[in-house]
Amino acid sequence: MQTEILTMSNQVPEDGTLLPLMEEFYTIQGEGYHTGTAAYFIRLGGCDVGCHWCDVKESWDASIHPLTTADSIIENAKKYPAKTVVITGGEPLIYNLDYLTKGLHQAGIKTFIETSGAYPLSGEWDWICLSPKKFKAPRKDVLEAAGELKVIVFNKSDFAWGEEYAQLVGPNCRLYLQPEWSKSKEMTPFIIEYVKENPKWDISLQTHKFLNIP
Ligand SMILES: C[S@@+](CC[C@H](N)C(=O)[O-])C[C@H]1O[C@@H](n2cnc3c(N)ncnc32)[C@H](O)[C@@H]1O
Ligand SMILES: Nc1nc2[nH]cc(C(=O)O)c2c(=O)[nH]1
Ligand code: SF4
Ligand SMILES: [Mg+2]
Repeated sequence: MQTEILTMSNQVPEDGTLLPLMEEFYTIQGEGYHTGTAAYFIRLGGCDVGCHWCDVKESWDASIHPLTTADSIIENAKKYPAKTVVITGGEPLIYNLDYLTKGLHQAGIKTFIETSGAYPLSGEWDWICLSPKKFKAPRKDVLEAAGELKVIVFNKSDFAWGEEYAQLVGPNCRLYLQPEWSKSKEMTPFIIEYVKENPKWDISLQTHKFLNIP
């Protein structure tokens, strides 16, 4: 089959019409500004940022995820009542997302992205969630376009590290501190105190993990 041949040779065309799709699921946004809101999630495979605590390492190898037409992703997204998609990964900005996001907009669907910002910004976005990483720094174009900055707190030095990025985003960008899941018990009390002392920051929890939903 065409899809299998393309996957094995790992030929992702640059026009964004075919993308390595790991999974798609309809759920509730668990994190950040849109927490609690229904959305259709599109998870693209492929990431070389290498966060040691990444909660979706199965996404890293793009070649194991079938190349899928952007048209079929759009058709699937249209089936759900919430007219919002969250494109995540893996690192979705590895790919040219112009074709996919234009098509979603033509279908009346809002486009949100979860990104590390380590690759050039492509696509038309209604909301950009930037979660910067030490392992591969975010780019200026993504920092300037971000609607929310979501800093993952793995240890106490991440507060000062996050403040550096808070200086680099736009003036209206919302600021979130989210505990790294495995360190959550230890770090959440520090986040609570930090937010009380520095109320320009909000806390973000991975609420889908408490709700046992995808
Ligand atoms: C799996 S990543 C995919 C999108 C993109 N590569 C990124 O890192 O933003 C989705 C979100 O989950 C966050 N995340 C990943 N692993 C996590 C963990 N163990 N604890 C808390 N947040 C995590 C990331 O920082 C990001 O905001
Ligand atoms: N419910 C839910 N909310 C999320 N927000 C960001 C997620 C992601 O993995 O990008 C995610 C996810 O995997 N599930
Ligand atoms: S950038 Fe995102 S997908 Fe890639 S390793 Fe880090 S958390 Fe995981
Ligand atoms: Mg997740």
